[in-house]
Amino acid sequence: NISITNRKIEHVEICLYENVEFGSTLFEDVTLIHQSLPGFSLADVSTTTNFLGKKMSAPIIITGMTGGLPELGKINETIAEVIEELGLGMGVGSQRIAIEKKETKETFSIVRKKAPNSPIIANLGAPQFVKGYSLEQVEEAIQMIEADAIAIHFNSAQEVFQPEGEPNYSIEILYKLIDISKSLKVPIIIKESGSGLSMEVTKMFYENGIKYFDTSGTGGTSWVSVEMYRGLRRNNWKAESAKLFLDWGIPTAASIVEVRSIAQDGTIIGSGGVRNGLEVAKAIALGADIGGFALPALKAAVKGKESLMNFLKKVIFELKVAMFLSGNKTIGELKKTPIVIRKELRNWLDSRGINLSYYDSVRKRR
Ligand SMILES: CC(C)CCOP(=O)(O)OP(=O)(O)O
Ligand SMILES: [Mg+2]
Repeated sequence: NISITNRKIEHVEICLYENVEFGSTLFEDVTLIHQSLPGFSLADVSTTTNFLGKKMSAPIIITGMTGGLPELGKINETIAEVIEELGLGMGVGSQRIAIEKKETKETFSIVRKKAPNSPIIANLGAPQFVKGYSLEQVEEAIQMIEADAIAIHFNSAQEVFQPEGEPNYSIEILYKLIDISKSLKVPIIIKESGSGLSMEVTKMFYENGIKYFDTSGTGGTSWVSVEMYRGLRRNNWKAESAKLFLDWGIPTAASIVEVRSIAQDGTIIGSGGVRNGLEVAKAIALGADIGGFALPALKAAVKGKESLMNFLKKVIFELKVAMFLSGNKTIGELKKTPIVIRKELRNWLDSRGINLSYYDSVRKRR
């Protein structure tokens, strides 16, 4: 059988060295409006924002990716040092390995040591909640990194094609998470893994008091493709069928609108194929509160602290340029700024019965 340790290493190795990006975010169908006379200077643009009760210099986080072995802990450490210095936030990868193998805890706890002041998000998978996980494991994961929230990742498409996967997503998961959320001091974030969150799933949680979402939509890393590569290495018969599902899911831009149309007072991390500061601006104008990066941050982090620092400084600059050119001095203004929604994204929203003028009022009420 395949060890969890093996899987952790293979995931990072495949994300770094194979082509794992499929589908489109549909951000190309979202346009901010150029305003020739913004009324202020580029230097006046402020990107500060509050998230999980902490102040951030910009609405940007590195979303949860890895942990569980020394070299993976080193990636978490590098990310933590950089986001602490820049005043951003981060999540850690699934902490299931540390629940099962206590000796791996320090590859996660290093994050709070290196980032004492930053918003940090813990991470466990939904499948474990039909396999005995409960409040106890959630609290263990939170305490491990003194987390400000815990992301519960939903990765059904990935588990289907994962050679050792657990595609068991019974409704019991919903009831358990609602129950657990009532005992926690920090919020649960419902997080997808490359297939996007829908209106239907958002509603299940939002109407039961869980109001934090991380879209992780289609257009970035396809975890079906990651598990396809793992399956091909093992001549696993499922790998062939994975090719049909490489771009399965809800494009990130569509998922941001779907989630916001339901979670009107919720907090939304727009992630899934976000690659630059312009897309962070589009995600926030569209309905998100925070832009989330994973793959490009992983690729930079393995090159060292300097590389990740430079990547994030570039992203913040691009966000400021998009805000300046569209006449938005603050993130609050950016959330209400006029946008044009075109082509495929417009068709998607029409097909889903989301009325654009109604949505515009929802979007601007934030
Ligand atoms: C959440 C996903 C994108 C990456 C981790 O998948 P995984 O099934 O290896 O996670 P677990 O160790 O929690 O099972
Ligand atoms: Mg899993």
